[in-house]
Amino acid sequence: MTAHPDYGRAYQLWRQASGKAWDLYARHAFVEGLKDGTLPKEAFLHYLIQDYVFLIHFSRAWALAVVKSESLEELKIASGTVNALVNFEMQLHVGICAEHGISEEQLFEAEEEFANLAYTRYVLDAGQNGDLVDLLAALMPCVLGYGEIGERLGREATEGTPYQQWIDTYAGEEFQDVCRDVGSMLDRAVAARIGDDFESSPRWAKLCERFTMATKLEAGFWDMGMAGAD
Ligand SMILES: Cc1ncc(C[n+]2csc(CCO)c2C)c(N)n1
Repeated sequence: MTAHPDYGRAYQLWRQASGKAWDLYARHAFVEGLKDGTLPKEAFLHYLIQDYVFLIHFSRAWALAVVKSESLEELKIASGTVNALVNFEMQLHVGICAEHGISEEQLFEAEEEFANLAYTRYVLDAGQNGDLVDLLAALMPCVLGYGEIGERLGREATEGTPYQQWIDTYAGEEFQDVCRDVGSMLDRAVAARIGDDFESSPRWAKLCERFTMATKLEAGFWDMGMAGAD
């Protein structure tokens, strides 16, 4: 078992608290199929189309993080992420889908599946009903989880896997830097709202639950992708 990247203390604790759910997400059959190239192409395209819709709602959730920001660091990271999502990350999807004859209009109009809808609305609800830390607990399995998955696949992927471009996006230094920045912003956001001894606060268990639920919803998203190949 290799070590996972260090994205800070809160992430480390949430990841541990999510128990078995974490590996069911980060080592899902879909991920292993990206790694060794055995993932059926139909499953990948099905995932990418749904993921485009996911990113639309996910950028709305990061826009909510702008609203809930209380420091300049929080504001910069949240607004920068909205921009990165809308103007860059979604282009990965548009580019790969275009190679397979799927246009951006088709992506924008794709019908959202339940597993997809459940996940993003869960995240938005966490933010609407809570503060930035509640929202970040629901956002982190996505951001830092993909950082961890990308970092591992960058080291372990089979040469010639057709999913190298996807892997490089998340394994690359640029995204790994984002993960470290987001992880340290998260630690400061938690300390500012709950205090340095946050683990012993009554809020902490609730935050762990949120993180675990979002982790399970991520695994459900891979399941949905796999089902696209049936
Ligand atoms: C289901 C699903 N989960 C996570 C990501 C990855 N991701 C989405 S937003 C974001 C942070 C801003 O770049 C990252 C890493 C995805 N694409 N699809």
